[in-house]
Amino acid sequence: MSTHINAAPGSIADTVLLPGDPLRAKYMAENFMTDVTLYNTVRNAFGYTGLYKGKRVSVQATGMGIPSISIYATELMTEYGVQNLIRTGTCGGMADTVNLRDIVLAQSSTTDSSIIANTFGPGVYFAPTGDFDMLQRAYKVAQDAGYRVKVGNVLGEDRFYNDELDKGKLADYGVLATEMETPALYLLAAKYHRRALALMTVSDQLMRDEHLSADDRQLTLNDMIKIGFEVAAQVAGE
Ligand SMILES: O=P(O)(O)O[C@H]1O[C@H](CO)[C@@H](O)[C@H]1O
Ligand SMILES: O=c1cc[nH]c(=O)[nH]1
Repeated sequence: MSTHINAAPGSIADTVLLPGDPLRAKYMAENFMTDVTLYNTVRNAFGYTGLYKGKRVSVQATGMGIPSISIYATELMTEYGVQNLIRTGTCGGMADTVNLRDIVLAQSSTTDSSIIANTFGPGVYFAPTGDFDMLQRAYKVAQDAGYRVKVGNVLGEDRFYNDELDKGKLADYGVLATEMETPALYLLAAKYHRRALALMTVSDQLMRDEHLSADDRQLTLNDMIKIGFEVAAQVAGE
């Protein structure tokens, strides 16, 4: 048991999918896995372990933002021995080429969070980077399934409502989309020598003020969730 996860030792798989929303965790467990057990209810940050195509996989809700995912990612790695962490999130498209319902694979993450400076000190700008092996597996699954997928840099920002950042300039520099957790996930995976990848469905196009409806968000997340489970099943137990 850790501070925020009340799971018995051994009840979390070595590969964990990480949605921000606890109800997405429930949805993923109930619709994609068999033989499911609920291992965590602390703060309603639901965590489940089950089977996907015969492979043991877990799903853990992380909440929103860098502080929240940092808690869950750290406890999963340090207290439960988790090796592979795959975020299954939503994001807001920034680049012109990114459209609603596209799937974005975060190769790297730019951030306005102090988490990098707090780790390495002034003058060092660590570049949080996704695991290449899981990235190329995810890309192949998406291509084979015919999903619209984009790979590149995402902004992991500290505020959802943020009119302080020049998002146009970031988009001009190739930043595809914005979300709120990936820099911490990649930084902490690097710290503990584990593998991490963030996959996200574009639920908003910020530059065009386009937004998916609540129903659309649920339905279109399925493709991204499927990629997450397929990669998880490939790397589980490796
Ligand atoms: O859909 P999730 O995984 O929560 O991700 C995105 O949605 C939340 C904001 O609405 C932030 O957590 C952001 O990163
Ligand atoms: O962080 C997020 C997530 C979805 N959409 C956004 O605009 N931002």
